[in-house]
Amino acid sequence: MDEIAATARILSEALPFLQRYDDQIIVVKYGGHAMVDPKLAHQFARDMVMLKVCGLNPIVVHGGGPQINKMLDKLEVQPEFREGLRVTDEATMSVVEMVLSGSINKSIVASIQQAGGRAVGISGKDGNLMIAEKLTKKKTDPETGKVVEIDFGFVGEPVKVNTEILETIMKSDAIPVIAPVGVGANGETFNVNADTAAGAVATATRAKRLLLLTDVAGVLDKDKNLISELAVEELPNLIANGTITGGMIPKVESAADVVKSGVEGVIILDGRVPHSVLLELLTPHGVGTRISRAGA
Ligand SMILES: Nc1ncnc2c1ncn2[C@@H]1O[C@H](COP(=O)(O)OP(=O)(O)O)[C@@H](O)[C@H]1O
Ligand SMILES: CC(=O)N[C@@H](CCC(=O)OP(=O)(O)O)C(=O)O
Repeated sequence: MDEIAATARILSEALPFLQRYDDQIIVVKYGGHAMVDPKLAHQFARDMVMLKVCGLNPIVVHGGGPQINKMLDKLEVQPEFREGLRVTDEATMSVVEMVLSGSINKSIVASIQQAGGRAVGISGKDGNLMIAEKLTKKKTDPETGKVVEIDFGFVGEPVKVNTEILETIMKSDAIPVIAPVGVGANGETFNVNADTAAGAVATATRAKRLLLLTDVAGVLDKDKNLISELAVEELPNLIANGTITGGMIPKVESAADVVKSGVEGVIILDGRVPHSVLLELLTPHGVGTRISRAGA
């Protein structure tokens, strides 16, 4: 009896959260590491369907870094990363596009539909969704003190997101599932980091929340303890002193841009926790790092 009462209470307590998010857009970045476990992948798909049925508008932007690496390994190509981003030559770009827009995108679409929902898979090239330009990033060489430009090859940064295609998909009661491949002004194909792509989509759609699912508890400090609240202003220092490295760099940089654009809630959360999205959105139990502005 106690158990039944507890279940009823949990369901009832979701009401204010459901009211807060009614008809709002929630962008969920589904990381390549978080999608490796088939059971978690199934639960994730169910959670997306549940949000849609409850009147929220989830948009999924997925990654696939580990899956791209696996394919490159089969082709005996050594992956190269700088600042958490894949250096992408022409041959790597075709593998990236094949893996992201092909197998991964369609398998997420299939699992959402298996869970009883409707999903439409697109890449940033479809409907001119994500217009990108070649990424330019400068870095100070610690030895010489000189500022050097890093060449990432065909890595793009989103410069414009055309939301019409997303609106059409959402209006037809389907969940958009986006592969982070961008298109250049002259039709070139660009590899866009999935965190960056999710951030650009969240900003352009004026999302209520951006949830970045990953394979760690959230942003960890030097002693590997979870930082549950992190101000944008603290990020440059945490990157400079080596606390935040690798794939966490594009994640926090994207989170910071999105927070500055006015999206209220940007959370890096643990995709290994079953139903972490539901816990974050529909209960008072957050499971990750909230990125905010100092004093906000
Ligand atoms: N301060 C930090 N806190 C948490 N993770 C960190 C930190 N610095 C670097 N990382 C690394 O970032 C990884 C998450 O980024 P990434 O591998 O790109 O995951 P995803 O596929 O989910 O995008 C973690 O697994 C961890 O190895
Ligand atoms: C430029 C760049 O780094 N692109 C990423 C795109 C996929 C991605 O971001 O996947 P995760 O979210 O699983 O890391 C890549 O090629 O791996």
